[in-house]
Amino acid sequence: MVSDTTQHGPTPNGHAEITTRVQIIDEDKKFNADLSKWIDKWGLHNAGFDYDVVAVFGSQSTGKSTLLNKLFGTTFDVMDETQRRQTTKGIWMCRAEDLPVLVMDVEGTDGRERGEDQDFERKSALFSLASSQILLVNLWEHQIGLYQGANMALLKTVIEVNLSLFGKTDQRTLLLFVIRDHVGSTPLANLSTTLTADIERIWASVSKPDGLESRLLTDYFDLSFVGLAHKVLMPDKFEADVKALRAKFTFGPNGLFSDKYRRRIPADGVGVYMESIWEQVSSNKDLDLPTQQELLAQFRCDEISKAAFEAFSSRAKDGRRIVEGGKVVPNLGGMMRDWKTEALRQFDAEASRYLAAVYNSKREDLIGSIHAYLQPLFLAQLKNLHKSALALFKIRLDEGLKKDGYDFASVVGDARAKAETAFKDGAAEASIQDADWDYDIEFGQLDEELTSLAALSKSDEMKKMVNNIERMFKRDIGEKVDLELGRPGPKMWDAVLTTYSDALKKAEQSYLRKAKSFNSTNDEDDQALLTLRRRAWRALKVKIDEHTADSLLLSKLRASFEEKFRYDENGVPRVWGRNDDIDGLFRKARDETVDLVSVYSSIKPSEPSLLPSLPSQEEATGLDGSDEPFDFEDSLHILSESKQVDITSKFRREADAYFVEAKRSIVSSVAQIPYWVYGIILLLGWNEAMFVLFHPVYLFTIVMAAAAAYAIFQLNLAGPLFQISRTVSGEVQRQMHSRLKDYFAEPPTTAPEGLRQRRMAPGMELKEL
Ligand SMILES: Nc1nc2c(ncn2[C@@H]2O[C@H](COP(=O)(O)OP(=O)(O)OP(=O)(O)O)[C@@H](O)[C@H]2O)c(=O)[nH]1
Repeated sequence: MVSDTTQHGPTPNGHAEITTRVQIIDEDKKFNADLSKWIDKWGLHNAGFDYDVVAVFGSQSTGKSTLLNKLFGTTFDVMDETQRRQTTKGIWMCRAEDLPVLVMDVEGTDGRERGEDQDFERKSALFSLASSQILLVNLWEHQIGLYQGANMALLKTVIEVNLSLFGKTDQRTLLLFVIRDHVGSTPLANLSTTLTADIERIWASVSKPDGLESRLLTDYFDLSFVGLAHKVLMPDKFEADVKALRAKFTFGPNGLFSDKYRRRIPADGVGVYMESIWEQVSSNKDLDLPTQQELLAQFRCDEISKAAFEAFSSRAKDGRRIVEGGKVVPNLGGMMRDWKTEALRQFDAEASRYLAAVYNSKREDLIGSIHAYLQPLFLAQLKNLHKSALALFKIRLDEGLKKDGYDFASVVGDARAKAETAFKDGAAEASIQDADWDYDIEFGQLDEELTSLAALSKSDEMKKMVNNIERMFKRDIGEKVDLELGRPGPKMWDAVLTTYSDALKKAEQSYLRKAKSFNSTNDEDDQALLTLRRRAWRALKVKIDEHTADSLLLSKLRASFEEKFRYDENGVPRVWGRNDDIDGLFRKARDETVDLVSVYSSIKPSEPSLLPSLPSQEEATGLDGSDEPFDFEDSLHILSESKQVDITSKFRREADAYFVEAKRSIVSSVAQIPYWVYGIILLLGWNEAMFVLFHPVYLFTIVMAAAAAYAIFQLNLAGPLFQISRTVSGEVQRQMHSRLKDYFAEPPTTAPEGLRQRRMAPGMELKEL
C-alpha cells in the first residue's frame, strides 16, 4: 500500500515499487516509520554494505529533482514550469532505478515559505551528512563567487555540521558541486577554483573544536565539480552532460562511489538508523554517531536474533514433542546441532555487519537462549536413555541367565557394559559442543540403579541356587534317614546325624563351587551357608517328625515288639506251647520296646560332637532374612513327656492284646472236640439217615432238588430267579392290598331294599346298577 507520503513514479520498466518515492521526513519534521519496510520493498534489505546513499542540496527550484530523476531514474516531483512554486517539502527518498543507491531529495535551503523554521536547513544537513556518502551541491553558475549568497550559508552549515559529526574521525564525504546552466564562457576549472577558494575561506572562518584546529578541509571532504549545460537553451548538451555524469556513479578508480565514503550502516538497519538520527537531530540533542551506531547495532542485533530464534524454535518444536513423548529420539544431537547452526547462520548473515562488540555479545546471548531451549530436550533424552538402558540391561541379563552353565558375574558384567555404553553413546550424541552440559549425575544414577538391579538379581539367583542345593540335600538324605529311623537303637541318632553331616558337607561344597561365579563376598557366603545349614536341619527335622508321628511311631513299636515277641532269635514265628515262658518273653519284649519311646523322644547321639552347631534366629539371620523362627536346642526335642506317656500306654494296650492272643492260641489248641463225640452222633442218628436214603420219594426229591440247584448255579439263574420271585410276591402283595381297600371303602351290597329306595329322589326311576 502506498501512503500519502509515497507516490509511484512512472513504471516504464515495470517495477513500480522499486521506483516509488517516499517522503521520509514530512513538512512537520515527522519521520516516516515505514522506511525500513520501503528499504525491503526496494530490494535492499539484504544488500549489507553494498549500497550507497546520495543526497542533493541546493537552493529551491534549481532543478535538483530534475537532475536526480535523470541521473538515477528516480521519480521525484518536478516543479510545474507554469506555476513556478516549491515542490519538494521535507526530505524524500527513492531508490535508483538500476543501482543499489538510495537517493535523497532535500528541501531547498532558502525555502521562503518556511519562515520561522530556519533551522531545518541545519537539521537536514546533519541528517544527510550522517547518512550519505555523496552530497550533490546544486547551484547556478551565475551564483558562483557571490560570497553572501544562500549557497555560501549552506556550505558553512555543511562544514560545521560535518565537524561536529566526524571531527575526530577519518570519515570522508564527497562534495559534488553540480554547476547548472553552465554556459561555458567561464571554464569549469575557473569555476572550481573560485568555489574551492570560497569553501576554504568558509573552513578558515568556522571555529574548530579543541584539538582539531590544525585539521584541513581536505581531511574531511573530497571536492568534485561538474557543469551541466542549460536545460532549456541547450537541451542536447544538457542531456549529454547528464549522461556523462551518470556514467561516473560507479565503483572503481574512475567512479564516484568508494568505500571510503561509506557510513558502514548495514542496509537492513538504515531505516532504524535514520529514524534514530532524526530523533536526535530534531530534538536538538548532540548527535554522537558512534553511540548511534552502537544503539543501532544493539537494536538490530536484537531484532535479527529474535527472528533467528523464532525460526529456530519453530523448527525445534517437533523434536521437542517427540522427545517429551518418552522415547529415545535417534540422532537428536544431530538435529539440535543443525537447528543451532541454522539459527546462527541466519543471525550471522545480518548481524555480523554491525559493531563487532555488540554482534559478539548478542551472538553469545542467542547461543545461550538456544542452549536454554535445547537443554530440556537433552535432559528428556537422558531420561529416555536411562529407561532404555535399564530395559536393555534386563533383557541381556535374562538372556544370559537362561543359558546353561552361565557365569553370573560375566553375564552381569556384559549386560551392564552394554547398558552403560548405550547410555553414554546416546548422551554423547545428544550433547552440544560448548553447551556446557554434562551427564555425570545421570550416569551416576544409572550406575546406582544397575548396581541395585544386579544385586537383586544376584540375590534371586543365589536363592535359587540354595534352593536347588537344598533339594539335592533332601534327595541325598531321603532313603538313608528313612532306613536309619526304621532301625531304632542306641546308635540310631549317630547314624542319622552322620548321614546329615555328610550330605550337608556335599551341599556346602556344591554351594562354594557355584558361588565363585557370583563374585559373592564372604559375608554373602556366610549368610547363604547359614541358610543352607538351617534349611538342611529343618529338612531332617521334617523327616524325623514324619517318622515320629503317632501312628507311624506306634507301628514301629509294634513291629519291634512283634519281632521280639512273636519271632524267635532265628526270626522264625513262634507257635506257643504249654511249656513256653510266655509271661517272661512278653515282659522282656514289652519293656525293651517301651525303652524305644525315649530313644525317639529326642535327638541324642552317643557322641555330642555329632550334633551340628547352629546359631538361633536372634543371633544371625539367613540369606533371605525371612526365615521362620529357628531354635536349634528346641528342635532337638521330638516327643513331649505327655506324648511319650500317651504313646507308651497305647503301645502297652496293643502289646497286652498280643499277649492275650498268645495265651488263647494255647487254649484253642487244647480245647478240641473229642473223637468219641463223633461216634455217639453217628450211633444216635443211624436209623433216620437210613430211612431217608432208602425211601424212594425222599431220595428222588433230594436228587431233583440237588439237580435243579446245580442247573440254576451253572446257568447263573440265581439272580433272575430271585428277582422274579421278588416281583411276583410284590404283585401279590399289591393285589391283596387293593382288594382289601375296595372292600372296606364300598358299602355292603346287601342293604335292605326299602333303605335303597328311600335314598333316591322322588320321581326318579330305579335303575339296576
Ligand atoms: N534553467 C534551467 N531550468 C531547469 C533546469 N533543470 C530543471 N529546470 C527547471 O527548473 C524548474 C525546477 O525544477 P525542479 O527540478 O523541480 O527543481 P527543484 O530544485 O527540485 O525544486 P524544489 O524541489 O521545488 O526546490 C523546473 O521547471 C525545471 O524544468 C536547468 O538545468 N536549467
